[in-house]
Amino acid sequence: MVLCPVIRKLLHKRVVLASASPRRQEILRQAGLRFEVVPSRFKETLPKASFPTPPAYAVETAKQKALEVARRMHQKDLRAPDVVIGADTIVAVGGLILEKPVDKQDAYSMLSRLSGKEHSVFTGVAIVHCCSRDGRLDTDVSEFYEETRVQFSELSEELLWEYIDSGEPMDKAGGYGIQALGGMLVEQVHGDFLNVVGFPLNRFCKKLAELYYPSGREDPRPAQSHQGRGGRAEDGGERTQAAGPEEAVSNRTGHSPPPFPTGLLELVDSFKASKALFTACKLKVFDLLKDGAPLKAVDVAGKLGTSACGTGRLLDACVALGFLQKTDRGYSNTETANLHLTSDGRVLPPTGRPRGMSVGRGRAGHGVRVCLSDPLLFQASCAHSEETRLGLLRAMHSLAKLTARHVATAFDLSRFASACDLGGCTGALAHALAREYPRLRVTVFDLPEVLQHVAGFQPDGPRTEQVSFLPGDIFEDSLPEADLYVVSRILRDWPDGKVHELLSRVARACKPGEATASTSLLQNLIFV
Ligand SMILES: Cc1cn([C@H]2C[C@H](O)[C@@H](COP(=O)(O)OP(=O)(O)OP(=O)(O)O)O2)c(=O)[nH]c1=O
Repeated sequence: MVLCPVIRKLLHKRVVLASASPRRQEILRQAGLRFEVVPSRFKETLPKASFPTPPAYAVETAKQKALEVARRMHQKDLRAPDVVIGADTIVAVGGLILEKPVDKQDAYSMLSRLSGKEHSVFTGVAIVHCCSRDGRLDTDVSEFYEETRVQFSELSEELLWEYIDSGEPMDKAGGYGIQALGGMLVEQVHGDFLNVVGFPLNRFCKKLAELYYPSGREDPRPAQSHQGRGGRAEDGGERTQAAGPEEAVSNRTGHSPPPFPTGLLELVDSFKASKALFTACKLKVFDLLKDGAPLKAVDVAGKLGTSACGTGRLLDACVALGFLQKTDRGYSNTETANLHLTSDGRVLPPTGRPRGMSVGRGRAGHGVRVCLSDPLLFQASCAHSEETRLGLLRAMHSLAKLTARHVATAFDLSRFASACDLGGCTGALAHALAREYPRLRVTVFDLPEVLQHVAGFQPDGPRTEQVSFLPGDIFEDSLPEADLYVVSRILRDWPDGKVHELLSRVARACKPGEATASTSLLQNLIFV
């Protein structure tokens, strides 16, 4: 989900985060940004005394980190990314700049300096827009910093050493991590908490809005001039632009550019992202990396029998999508991948491409009729092996389990004594309803060929006698009696005539005062 609309402006660009900081990666990933991680090799040794203020030092370091990555990538591929983001977090106390401690003694002297006092945490951020033309790199740097003031408690010697011995201070500016054990040392925070953790997300979004929506216009074209931008002309053919990322293009041609097809590009990108995800699932990448030590691309390729180069690209795409994480030791699953993308919990159908787009509507002619929970998917799978069909049911079950509680609690259904989940498949929603409404009896009504697999699917929580399964066809058999009919996810794939027929059957089965609840994954509607 992307709450900050301006983040969308970066979705069709190749964005690189020039930082090894797991905190920065997490913050930006949570914000919905898609990016590759290329840690900067810039040595953080700028002469501090030559900067007028501590934040000026942080901003310059952030800029140099990002530029180093832009240049390296440009030299390697002769194609720089579109945007490189660099950041640097420092702690400043009494005019002194504290970075990461070099050893325990250094951590001790930093923390004792902070004890009982207020200090400032500055994060400098540089957003570098790049453009490679004729083998030359053009860069356009936007930069800013954010300050957060942090008040420490008085820290006893014993507490200090205990904290240092935890190992937490060593990779953090000022020798503490406010987001973990270090939070216990902190009395008050004035300002953006995420800025202390390493990335001022709020200011970053505002800066992007400044760049991409000048004067508050909801227009992707950037402003004619930007505050805090610029940069030096670089040697080796690098040129920094005074113009904005896309404005640079319009200035070159002398014409105003046509409206940017953001929506179209987002669709194209989403397709690529889905392809990468489905391919990784099909190759069982997430199974391979589940709970094990991280693996390098070449080792993953060896185990999967795939090419090292292609595998590396696929794994990097999965990193950018937030399903894998990459460190010096190799690739490993993120929590999302462990939970939802391995074979046992997978929320995707077991095919190499999204199903349900290229198959026709109506009933299958293979002796197996439609699956009421997702007719097109199950229908398409009928032509395939038992294993494929089970894989589909597994995917539908996992998805239904994810959403079941939300669906069950979206309406107050406490006045009903009985419900019938038409096309209720493995009963995931039925069990959630039973859990939320202890006096509700739920009948799952679905095709026999679906229900024969139910025993193999464990609901969230214990099975309950409140839930029963009844085989039948919603178009031909009489519907079981119930106060409430749930037609979750079965209406959307039918032609209008079929939907009408189905709803008429349900309406005829309803007694006065009954209700039909219809839900889909994304929206909940209730027809009474
Ligand atoms: C003060 C503070 C800092 N930090 C972290 C944020 C940064 O990761 C780190 C400061 O070091 P930085 O040099 O800013 O960043 P880094 O070395 O982790 O990553 P890179 O240089 O590759 O971008 O300290 C916390 O996680 N919590 C805190 O409370």
